[in-house]
Amino acid sequence: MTNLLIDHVAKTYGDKAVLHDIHIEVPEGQFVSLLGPSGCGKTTTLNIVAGFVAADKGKVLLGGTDITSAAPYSRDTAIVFQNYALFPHMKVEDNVAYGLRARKVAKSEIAERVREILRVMGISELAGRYPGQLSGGQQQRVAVARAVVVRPGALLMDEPLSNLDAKLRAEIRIELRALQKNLNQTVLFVTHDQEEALSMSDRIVVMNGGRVEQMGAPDDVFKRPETVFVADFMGVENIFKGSSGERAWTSDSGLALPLADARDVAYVGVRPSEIDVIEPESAHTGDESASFPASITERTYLGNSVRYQMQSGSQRIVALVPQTRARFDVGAEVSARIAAASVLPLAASKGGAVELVPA
Ligand SMILES: Nc1ncnc2c1ncn2[C@@H]1O[C@H](COP(=O)(O)OP(=O)(O)OP(=O)(O)O)[C@@H](O)[C@H]1O
Repeated sequence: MTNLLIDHVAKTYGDKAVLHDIHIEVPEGQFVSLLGPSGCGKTTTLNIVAGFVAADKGKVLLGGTDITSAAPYSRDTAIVFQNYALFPHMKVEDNVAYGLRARKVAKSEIAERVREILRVMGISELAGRYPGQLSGGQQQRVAVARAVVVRPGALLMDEPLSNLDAKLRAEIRIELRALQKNLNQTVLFVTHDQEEALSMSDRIVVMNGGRVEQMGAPDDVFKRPETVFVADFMGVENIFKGSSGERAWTSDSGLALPLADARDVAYVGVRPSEIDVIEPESAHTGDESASFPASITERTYLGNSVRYQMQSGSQRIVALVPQTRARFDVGAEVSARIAAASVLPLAASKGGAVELVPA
């Protein structure tokens, strides 16, 4: 059964269309992320599900019930915001109990459920404190506890981890995902962070300019981006524009690339980590791979790896090489080798403009 259905929703502010025909299904017990850059319409979509914003077109169904026009408080949803939004004058235990009291749950059951969720979130000792006496990470755990304790049909989360430092963010990511699986909680999660979406989600919905660009399992979206926008957003830094010739795909800048699966596409992408930087004399071009003479214009040390920026004729190429194999310096004449299997055929994007690597 589909738990949450965003059914062909559209929204316009003034004369600006911010959502065009958004259609997303969140199956029961799944963690689905809306991923995209600032302004692509993630929060507006979430707010339409929560009932804070009215859709111009389309419907929202939760557990089969049409909630499109229901008041926010009467929807079976709970929301966690980036800024925690706890009630400052209430102790942690009262913050967490709030939704249960509003839903008229019996007093003894409230006490039991609050105690249990505080234990699960590892914050039992904070029950008697006020939000102002807590760290950011502790406040966000309380906000999650407050939302989850009511066992909402859909838990909505809008960039809940963005205010936390990197280490804590990584920690809470793992906790949140474990909790969600444990409770079989349906989640719609908003983020602009691809790593966050990849590490937590069952499915990712990549949005661009108010449209769904691609939807799929994390591995799918990462390994098989379908459009220039998704590829670019997923770290495929080398995007070439060109056309299919008789034997190979050729970029407008003159690079002839073998395509594993011959297709007539306008763009191809290659992840920097898939490009080998080798001595020119070991270069070899065949059906399996192609090598291009290039000179190194920039070398950036990144710890485990080195990022090389190279120029091959008029084409800029970026490669990421494990630190132990990065033996070239700026100015070196090298060969950039690209395997056919790592060349991703890409369609043009559906939504907003995309900046391409200059040819
Ligand atoms: N109340 C409003 N009035 C007018 N325009 C709005 C309103 N709310 C959002 N917008 C516009 O709608 C577009 C989508 O905004 P939205 O907040 O949904 O994007 P987002 O992907 O969540 O980005 P961010 O991560 O920056 O919040 C933006 O261009 C924004 O300026």
